Amino acid sequence: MTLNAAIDRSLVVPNVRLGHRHRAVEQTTLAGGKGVNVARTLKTLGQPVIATGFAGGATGTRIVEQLTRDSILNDFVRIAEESRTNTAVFDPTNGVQTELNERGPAVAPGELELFRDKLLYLARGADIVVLAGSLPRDVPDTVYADLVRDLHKVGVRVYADTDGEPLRHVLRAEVDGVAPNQLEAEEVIGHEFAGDEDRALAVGELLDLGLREALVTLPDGCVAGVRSDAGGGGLGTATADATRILRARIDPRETVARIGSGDAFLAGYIAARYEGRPDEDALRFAVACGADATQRLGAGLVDPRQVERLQHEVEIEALARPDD
Ligand SMILES: O=P(O)(O)OC[C@@]1(O)O[C@H](CO)[C@@H](O)[C@@H]1O
Repeated sequence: MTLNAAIDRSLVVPNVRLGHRHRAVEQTTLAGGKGVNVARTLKTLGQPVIATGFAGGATGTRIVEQLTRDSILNDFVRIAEESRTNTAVFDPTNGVQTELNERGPAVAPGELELFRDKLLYLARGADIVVLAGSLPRDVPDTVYADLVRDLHKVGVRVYADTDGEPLRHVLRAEVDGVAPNQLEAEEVIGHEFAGDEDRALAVGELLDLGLREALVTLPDGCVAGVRSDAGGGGLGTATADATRILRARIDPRETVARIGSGDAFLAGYIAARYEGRPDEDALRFAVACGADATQRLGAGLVDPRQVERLQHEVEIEALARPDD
């Protein structure tokens, strides 16, 4: 689910200098926004998925048409204002990535209500819902939290990938899982993490709020806090309450672009959980998806054969939960 869907333009521009004119040497244009990217990866991995959210104006039509062209099932609410276009610039000379994201359209209360009805209808045929990305204008910061409560009533598992206030609210609504990057996690926890010990402490704190899975993504993998009933035995089966904290690591590689690698990571994790794979396997698969996504220009693009190969390169280590 992507409330603030976008057309993503990705440009490769060598030697970027602020205040200068540049020529792109390569470019791609894809339907985007974090939930759209998650859907693209899931589709590529052969998992059943429907992308939903808001689409407005000519840009919204383009988002829907691109998804349909790529055979990604979609069901968006059409809105009056125009969907956004985001631009990411990659400088291959130093690996620096710069993102310029528009705020997005204003959404009227009636449009939000229509969306809520649609989501709850679609959720009746789903096991897992992913709420991802920033919010468009005029949508309250509590929207993800409200939707989590609604979705729990229909019995689906909900993951959220967002930041700032919407993340704070969704944590209080006992969302099942979150996957912030380190910066987003530091912001919500309230201090910087110096290393894995701090990250372990942070995912422990997130689990204490009632989450089943807290995944802090890192350039070389992730630190994951997982309750013992989070996966493995199928969705929502066991009730035991033990938690594990795991560090998954892959050797860093040269990247083409990092945009959307966190979305590919989350899609890989969800695909593995949907198949009932245990903690370590799910994390290996997720990190492999995230790493493979950095080898391509365009968010959410993975090659399943490469993912298969890369997952054997992921090392997993159990971390102790530090005393708080
Ligand atoms: O502005 P948001 O919603 O936080 O992020 C949107 C975005 O930058 O994230 C994706 C990559 O993760 C891109 O497809 C998209 O343009």
